[in-house]
Amino acid sequence: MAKLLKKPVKLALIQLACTADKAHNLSHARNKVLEAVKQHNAGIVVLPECFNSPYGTKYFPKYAETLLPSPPTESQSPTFHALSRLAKEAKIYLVGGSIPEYEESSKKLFNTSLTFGPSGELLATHRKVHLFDIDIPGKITFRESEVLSPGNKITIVDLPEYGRIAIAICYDIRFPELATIAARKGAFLLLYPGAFNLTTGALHWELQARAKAVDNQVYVGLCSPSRDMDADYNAWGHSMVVDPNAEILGELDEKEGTVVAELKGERIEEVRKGIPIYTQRRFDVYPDISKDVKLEEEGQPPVGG
Ligand SMILES: NC(=O)CC(=O)C(=O)O
Repeated sequence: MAKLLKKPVKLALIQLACTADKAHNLSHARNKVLEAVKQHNAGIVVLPECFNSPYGTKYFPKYAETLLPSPPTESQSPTFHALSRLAKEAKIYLVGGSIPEYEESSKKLFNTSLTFGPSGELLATHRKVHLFDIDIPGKITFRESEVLSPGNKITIVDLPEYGRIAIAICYDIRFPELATIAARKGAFLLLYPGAFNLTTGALHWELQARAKAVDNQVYVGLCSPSRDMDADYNAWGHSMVVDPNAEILGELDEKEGTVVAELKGERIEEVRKGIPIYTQRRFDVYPDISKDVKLEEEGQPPVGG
């Protein structure tokens, strides 16, 4: 039986109070991450979507940093360097939420997540693939596409000590294909820095987290900024960790805080053994999906199979 998660790991999601002061956000994030590592011995730590700026289309150009060519200089991206130093100092895998990115060559803006390893090395970059364009009359209208461009890849990262994780951003969670492909490629954990709001959060935040977990029988972590009712955009909060059986291992309310949960490979195996959808898939009935994500191409035998 293949081990998706090589050894237990503590996952910490930092539900940060994000302000309009970027320097403060960076030092505050550092304090909270170091606290989570010291108090809980967390090995993987996640920050929220747009953790270094307010969330809103009018803020993205102002707060954007240049990440390419990589590595950027300190003045091009203070956040890149702050996250890299922090991952190294704490000796952790750090999923740096997301930040507004400006790409000079294309003159485009992206909503981008950077992941660093314990030596401070950049492991992955994910640009939000599905932009948050919604219009619910009388409730909320938001159009990221007014200023942002979408990314164009699924982001799967190998953490040598633990195994494979996948990273996507907020609205990406509504597109199950990303999660399914990542899980079929052997991810044990799907991470979504995200900022749902008071309308969609109440309806869909927990539902999405638990749906992604139960459909794919993997751990799921959703990490939000804390709620600020004085901000233009009121984040839902409720950062949570869900286990492969869709059970909530830990959840915050709307205030700043940290949720920590221990992830264990045996739990994935137990759940997949009990309800073996992993070996019961009917790719003969849905060939369009199977052709892109055959496990054999990845050298990953199905767990429990
Ligand atoms: N903010 C987002 O990207 C997504 C969101 O709030 C939602 O899907 O709801």
